[in-house]
Formats: sequence, C-alpha cells, structure tokens
Amino acid sequence: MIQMKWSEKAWKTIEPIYEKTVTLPFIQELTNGKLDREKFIFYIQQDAMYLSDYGSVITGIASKLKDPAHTESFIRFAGDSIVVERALHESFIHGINEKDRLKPSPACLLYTSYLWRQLANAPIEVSVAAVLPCFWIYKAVGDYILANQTNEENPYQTWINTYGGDDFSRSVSRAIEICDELAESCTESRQKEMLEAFVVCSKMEYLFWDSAHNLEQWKI
Ligand SMILES: Cc1ncc(CN)c(N)n1
Repeated sequence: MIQMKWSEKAWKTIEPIYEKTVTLPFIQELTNGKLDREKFIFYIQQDAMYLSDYGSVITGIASKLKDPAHTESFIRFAGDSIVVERALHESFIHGINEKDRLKPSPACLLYTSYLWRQLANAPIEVSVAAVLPCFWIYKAVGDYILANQTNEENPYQTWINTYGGDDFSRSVSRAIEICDELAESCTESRQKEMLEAFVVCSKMEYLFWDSAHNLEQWKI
C-alpha cells in the first residue's frame, strides 16, 4: 500500500483553516487592492517584529538539525527572510514616522512565543513542522491572490508577487521536503506531534491577518 506523505496528510488536515483564511477580509481586500493602508501598515509593522523572532527561530532550528543539507537550507531560509522580506517591508514603511516604539500585538506575541517554545522544548522535527505554515500558507495565499486578482493597479502588488513568486516557491518545496524526510524517520506519535504544531501555526497565520484587519490592541 502506498503511504500518504506526512505533508499530504498535513495539508489535508489544515485545508479547512486555509479555506477560511482566504475568505478573511484582510486577504479579500489585499486581493482587490482595497485594503485600508492603515491596516496594511499595521500588518507590516507587526510582521517586522514577527520576522525578527522568526529569523532567530529558523537559525536555531538550523543549528539543531542533524543532516547538513537540512541545516544549509535553513540557514538559507533565514538569510532570505532577512534580505527579501525586510526589503519588502522597508519598501512599504520607508519614511513612516514612528513616534512610539511599537509593541507586538497579542496575536504577534502569541505566534512568536509559540515558535520559541517549540524551539526550546520540542523535538526538532516538531519545531520544523511548526514553521512550515510560514512557508506553505504564505505561498498558497500568494498563489490564491495572483489567481483571483482583477485590479491591475493593486498597491500591494510587490507583496503579492513576493509570496506568489518562483523564488519563494522553491523554498516552500524544500521546506515541505525536509518535513517529509524528518517525518519518515519518526515514530507515528512524533508525526502526530508534528501535525499538531503544523495545525496550531496554521491557525496562528489566520489570527495574524485577522488581528491586522482589526488593528488589534491589548485590552489592558
Ligand atoms: C506571520 C508571518 N508568517 C509567515 C511569513 C512568511 N515568511 C510572514 N512574513 N509573516
């Protein structure tokens, strides 16, 4: 019997979360280009804080991976995130005067704290599965927007092209491949832990966009 790859099972599991993600007002308005600039800038500023932690978590994962080819890929992912995503952010927030030092929103802090917790306490395969939605959901959303956009003058086009583009696509395929290779040498129960982390982080991606659309603030 042909066994389903871990990644196939994983995507099937989070498909309902992904389907809901693309119906979020943030994604729909990003698609038609009508997203309020204030909401997009809020997102970018939160994402800058997210990426700073994410880059460190990815580097930490690289240092813990046993297979040198996996380590090399994760080091590259960290570098890409710093170079490509930071430049993308800079293109949107350049010249914005920040009077107050920004603080991470509850959704941002929840997500980064979860990733750090996985890196600190979980087996390495589980940490890798936890960061996979950062790749896969962004790629799927980028592709969704490219396939559904009708407005040729979308002010967020560079963002869309970054995640719907071929360079990112290659990294995503590699991240999926690494997860499958790691899962192959895991017990079934460890594969379930990987799946759980993948599901939690897929929900975090949803919450992150939703929180940006709501300009989420701390209640206290
Ligand atoms: C919250 C979040 N998740 C994922 C990505 C894509 N690396 C991102 N920029 N921000």
